[in-house]
Amino acid sequence: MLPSIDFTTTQAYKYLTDHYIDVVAESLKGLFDADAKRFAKFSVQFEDILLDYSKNRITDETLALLMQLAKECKLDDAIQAMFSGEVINATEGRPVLHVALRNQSNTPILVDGKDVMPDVNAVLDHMKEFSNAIISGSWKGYTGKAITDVVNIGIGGSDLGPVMVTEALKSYKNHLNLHFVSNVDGTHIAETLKGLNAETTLFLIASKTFTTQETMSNAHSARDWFIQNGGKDGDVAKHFAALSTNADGVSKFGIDTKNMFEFWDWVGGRYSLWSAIGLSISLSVGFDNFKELLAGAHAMDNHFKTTPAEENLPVILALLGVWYNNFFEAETQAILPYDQYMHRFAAYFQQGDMESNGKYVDRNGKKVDYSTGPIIWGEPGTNGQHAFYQLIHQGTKLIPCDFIAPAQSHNPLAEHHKMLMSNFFAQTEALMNGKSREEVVAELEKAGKSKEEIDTLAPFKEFEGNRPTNSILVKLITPRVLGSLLAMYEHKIFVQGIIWNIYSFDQWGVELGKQLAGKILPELKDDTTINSHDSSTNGLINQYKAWR
Ligand SMILES: O=P(O)(O)OC[C@H]1O[C@](O)(CO)[C@@H](O)[C@@H]1O
Repeated sequence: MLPSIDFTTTQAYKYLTDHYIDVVAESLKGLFDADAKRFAKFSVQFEDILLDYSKNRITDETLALLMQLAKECKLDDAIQAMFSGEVINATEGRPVLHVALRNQSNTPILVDGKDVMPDVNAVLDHMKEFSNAIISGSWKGYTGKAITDVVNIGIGGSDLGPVMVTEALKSYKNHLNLHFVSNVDGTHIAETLKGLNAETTLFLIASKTFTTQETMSNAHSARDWFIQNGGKDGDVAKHFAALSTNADGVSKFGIDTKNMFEFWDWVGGRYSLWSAIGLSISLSVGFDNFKELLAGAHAMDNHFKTTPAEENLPVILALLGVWYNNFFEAETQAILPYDQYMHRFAAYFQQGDMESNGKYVDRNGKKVDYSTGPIIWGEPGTNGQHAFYQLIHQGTKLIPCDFIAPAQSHNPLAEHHKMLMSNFFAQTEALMNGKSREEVVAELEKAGKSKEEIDTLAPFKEFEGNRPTNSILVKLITPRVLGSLLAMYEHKIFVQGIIWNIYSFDQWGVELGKQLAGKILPELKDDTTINSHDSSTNGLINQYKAWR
């Protein structure tokens, strides 16, 4: 059982409410001027990851009060409850054990009294054997040719994680061509299949439930294409594998359960890249690199479980997020990786964070009267700079930003990486310091502008600064570092869910739309005029029918 505490009733929350008034009056620039040790004080290193959170609108007291808040919300008990396999996903009646999937130290983790580690390790062995066979070419397609192309068919957690990781680790990639099909829009699969050869293509049907409409439609279309392109029903086993918890569904679809890579209901979809859902990752970069990814996550799990809150990366990030979300009333959180390979990182955590903490009902079933999960968004730097940074610098909204960058590049071309990094450093400095009226005036004077021109232009060129950022500097994006980064954000989300007293591991909010689509689909079968909905929905459906 998770503790259930309304964090707005804690002592720490009351103190923070008063303390906020003082902090809001401070400037980050002033806080840095007043304390030469601010960076040393507000930064922490874990292996090859340095988190600098000194450019946040906090003081020693803020941090102490946020730590007190975590304590009053019984965060330690909650962490213990998750790692020990308690049923903390109460609305679905399940434990939450993605940490078991990367438990490289193999300590027993019990679900209903049974150690899950032997099953976890058996699936990892199966993934290793299968990956090696496909990569080496010893696994042959129906005409005796080796596999050249792998198509992962899945959506949400059965797509976003594998896409993001295979992109982030592209420099570790082997000769296999990876493709990902998620959207039920036929364009996605049609465009993907163009140019593929059925003799050398392997489909991975990735679905925890094996019932998801998008995935099942795409899987059926893939099988039809396979048969139309020369494959026979008996050849399906050589070209289709399933990654799922639903053995019945898999065999009904016609996939041999020997080619099924199992996982379990205690793995949430958006936390499943560590499970069999990660098979496309293992195929793309090899099993050893996949294992390194797991090892990095496991190292972060241990850090999270055993490190005092003051030094604990996920806890620090989470509490800073609460500070902005609930006291500064920030609505969003930007994730800005200065690494082209990580271009799907923010998209991945859109699901990770927003599906987890986008909830307005607390763990007592009551509607909350405070703000919960933020809107997560972001794009890689420097592209974002030329798109939306204007609003971050001079807009009316406070947008806390995580800047992430590797010190070393996998592609050290000429001066590219230095240029990229100069932007990474410059942005957080600019957001913090801003540019005062005096600086603007001096600059315009130097450029020979008249007094009148200066008076007109100066307000537009001023930056008030004081905009908070975290800098996450890593040595190099390796599988291990990436694994640790991902686990760091996962645990951040967990901590915030505990503070906000919500259930972070269910996703009932996605059901209603699915249900209604299921009701509407039969109404689209013929041209009968529809009048069973509101006038807008009826009008749209009927116009669609007129135009199709
Ligand atoms: O793996 P499945 O069962 O196909 O589900 C896909 C996705 O659908 C969701 O249930 C939401 O619609 C996600 O949580 C999940 O990642």
